[in-house]
Amino acid sequence: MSLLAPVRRDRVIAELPPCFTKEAALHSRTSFHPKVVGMCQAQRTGTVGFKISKIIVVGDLSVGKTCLINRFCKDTFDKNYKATIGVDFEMERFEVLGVPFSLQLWDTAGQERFKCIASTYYRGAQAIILVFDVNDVTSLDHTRQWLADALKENDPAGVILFLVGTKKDLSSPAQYNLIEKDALKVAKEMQAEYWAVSSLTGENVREFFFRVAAQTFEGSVMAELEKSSARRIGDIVRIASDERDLYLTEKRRRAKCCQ
Ligand SMILES: Nc1nc2c(ncn2[C@@H]2O[C@H](COP(=O)(O)OP(=O)(O)OP(=O)(O)O)[C@@H](O)[C@H]2O)c(=O)[nH]1
Ligand SMILES: [Mg+2]
Repeated sequence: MSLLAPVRRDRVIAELPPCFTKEAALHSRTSFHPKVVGMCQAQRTGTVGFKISKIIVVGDLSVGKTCLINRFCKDTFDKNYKATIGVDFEMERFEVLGVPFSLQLWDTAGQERFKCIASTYYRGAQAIILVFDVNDVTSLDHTRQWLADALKENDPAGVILFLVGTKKDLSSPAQYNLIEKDALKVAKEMQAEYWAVSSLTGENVREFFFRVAAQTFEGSVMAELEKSSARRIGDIVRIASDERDLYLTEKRRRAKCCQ
């Protein structure tokens, strides 16, 4: 029996949410990986339904990390800037392809003086969200350094990356198009999926976090699949080595009786 409240109906993901732009997406599939669907249908997702996936949100001060999380988790927006001191986190529960799935969203401080506290929480992330302000090209340049710092604490091959431009409401279409070109370059270079959002209007916020949840879920199920195939290969090796031992024992036995 689960003591947890049921997942909110608006946190149920039954289809793979679409990417923001095909130019910088993690992959070109329009639906969940068939292996992932198969594992979910067969209820073979192992520990995925019990685990909490850690997502870290990093980027320069005042780019809008806290507002982005608050818009999604609490549907609120605060126009006054209150710097995050160290870190903060929010939990979000989803149901993906019928499997419960939880995200822990770690909101870190962008201010230099709090950076060393925040960086102690980077370890063990399944996804890294790199945030910049679409009206501030320097904050986009700085995402490279934020990524380098976050990867010092994580296995680069094991994390999913998202590059997110915020405050889209403050830029004109012409200004936005200019920075988008640069952002797409950075996203491709990092192998990150690119998104542009506004926490003030809510534009693309829900779509973005649904994509984060879905991609992280896929990653977790695929990792579970790899683990179970590794176990099967391990069993074959163990059986083979047991057989070899048996053979050796038999040979030794025969050698003994012929002495
Ligand atoms: N117009 C507009 N303003 C935004 C948006 N997102 C954030 N802001 C404003 O930008 C300021 C900084 O937002 P925060 O979310 O606190 O920034 P942060 O990245 O968490 O900053 P640190 O905690 O210091 O790292 C606040 O005044 C917000 O109201 C947005 O999408 N549109
Ligand atoms: Mg903050």
